[in-house]
Amino acid sequence: MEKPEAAADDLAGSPETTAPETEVTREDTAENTPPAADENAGFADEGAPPPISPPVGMPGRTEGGEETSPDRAAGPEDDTAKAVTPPSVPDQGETEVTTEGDRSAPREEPADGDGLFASSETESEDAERQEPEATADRVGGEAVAMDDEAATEATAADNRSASREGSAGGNDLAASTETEDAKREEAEANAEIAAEEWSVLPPISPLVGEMPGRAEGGETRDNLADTSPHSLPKGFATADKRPKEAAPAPQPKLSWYQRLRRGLARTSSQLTGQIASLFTKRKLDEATLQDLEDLLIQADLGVETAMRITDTLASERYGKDVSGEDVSRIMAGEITKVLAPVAKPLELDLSHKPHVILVVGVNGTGKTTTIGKLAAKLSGAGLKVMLAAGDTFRAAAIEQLKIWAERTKSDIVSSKLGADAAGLAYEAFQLAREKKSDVLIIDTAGRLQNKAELMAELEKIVRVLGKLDPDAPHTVLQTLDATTGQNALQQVEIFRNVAGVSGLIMTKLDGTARGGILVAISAKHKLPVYFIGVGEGIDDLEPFEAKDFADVIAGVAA
Ligand SMILES: Nc1nc2c(ncn2[C@@H]2O[C@H](COP(=O)(O)OP(=O)(O)OP(=O)(O)O)[C@@H](O)[C@H]2O)c(=O)[nH]1
Repeated sequence: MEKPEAAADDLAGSPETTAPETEVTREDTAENTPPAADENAGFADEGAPPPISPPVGMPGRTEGGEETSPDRAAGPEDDTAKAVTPPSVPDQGETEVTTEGDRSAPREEPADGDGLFASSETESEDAERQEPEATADRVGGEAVAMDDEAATEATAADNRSASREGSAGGNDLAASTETEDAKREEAEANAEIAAEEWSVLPPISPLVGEMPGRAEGGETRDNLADTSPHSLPKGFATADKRPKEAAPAPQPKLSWYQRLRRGLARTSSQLTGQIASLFTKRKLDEATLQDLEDLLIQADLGVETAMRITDTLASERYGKDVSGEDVSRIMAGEITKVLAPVAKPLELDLSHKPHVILVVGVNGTGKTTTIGKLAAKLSGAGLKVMLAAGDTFRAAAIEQLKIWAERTKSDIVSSKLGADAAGLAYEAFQLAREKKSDVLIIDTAGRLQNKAELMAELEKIVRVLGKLDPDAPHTVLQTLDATTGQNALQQVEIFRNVAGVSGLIMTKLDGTARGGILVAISAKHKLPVYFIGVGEGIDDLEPFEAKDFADVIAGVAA
């Protein structure tokens, strides 16, 4: 394992450093013609350090492997074994750049990604279309298997009966007739079972939206029959009066606030439910205040905010009747006060070309997904975005980022599994400059904050980027998984110290009752919270709004 101190420049002089063959794959525009090997060498000639070799065997990874992620625990080698290498992934230790075409070219021009998506859609559609056949085969197969079994049994019975009966003459005929009857009965029973199984198979669900050619309401067996041309003889008419299944009404697109409410429903209902039961016709006294404080601390809001809320409540209502609504209102106000100073937009200094965003965090906290969502926003606003697949330890992570790049029409830089992440980040930065990208977003492998070696590697990525621009990375974003609760506080502490985290994005606020942790983190670390994630979809990332968030978790109606 390389020493963390061995930055790109250090490696340049290292005799062990083997420059990986760098292959650049781009779209077929004149400007994007893949540079020859010589051109890549030209990078080095222009003062850039040579490409960084992958760390030998990456033993540190496996030794210091993550505890929480089975993927990471399996190590890169296992991943390689599992991963299906797509055609775009280079065979050797190369860095691969896939661009979605130069901005001078019309952005609507179908990029590779479109083709890929079209082909994957077709595949899934085919797969789905094959489903009923496959099922029918299965059912048929079972029926056949059962028939065979029945036949075998009957034959065995015949044999047994023959050997038992010996030359029992007339009995032979009776026995054979009985066996025939048994066979027939069993075959009939099996056919019935098969028919029943077929009749209870669920209807094939249509794929929504992305499946052109598929009827919106789905193809049931009934309406399939309706659509097939009937060629009745003259004098006949079709008289199918069965009511046609109405196509489901298209789901109205929820506003951000509605999605926020839906996402935070668990946090909110747990908190407000407990508060309501605590304040049923009760005068505010010391004991009630203590109960409330405990309740708020258990809801992950943090001691500081819990005390702010109870103090304000006491000053307004001590000795008086208090309702759950009173508490919610005060709670929303106090939480807003804590969150308002950290609810900031993510500032991009586009004079940098590119503004470099490094995304860090513990495994599975949503780094890659969040990068995809951010790229969608930036690219959608007309910015030229490049993504760098710096999570070089998981084939799936590289593939995941490639898919996001295709979806968001962003350029992507990736390299061989197990390659040095700092080297990749460095090269990506150079390429983003060359291509005049507005924003470069670098993904990193997830790591637990208590794994010193992995954290040192992160430090190295930051240091290496700083060699190209002392201000880079210009933003270090940490993703936090809301479901982890209190551990997130420590995660911020350590990542902040090691990688200079400049702002946070909290993910997975949907489906957890622990959304209150964002309040505790904001109170303690006072780091900007740029966005929050409330779902896996491309649109499920929104700017963090203090009041909206506070109102929703406190259960105050908008
Ligand atoms: N429900 C929900 N799921 C999310 C959200 N953000 C990410 N996820 C899911 O969380 C899982 C992990 O997300 P990734 O983006 O792969 O996380 P990562 O941090 O890149 O993971 P590593 O590469 O293993 O460190 C995926 O299944 C995502 O779809 C969110 O806001 N809500």
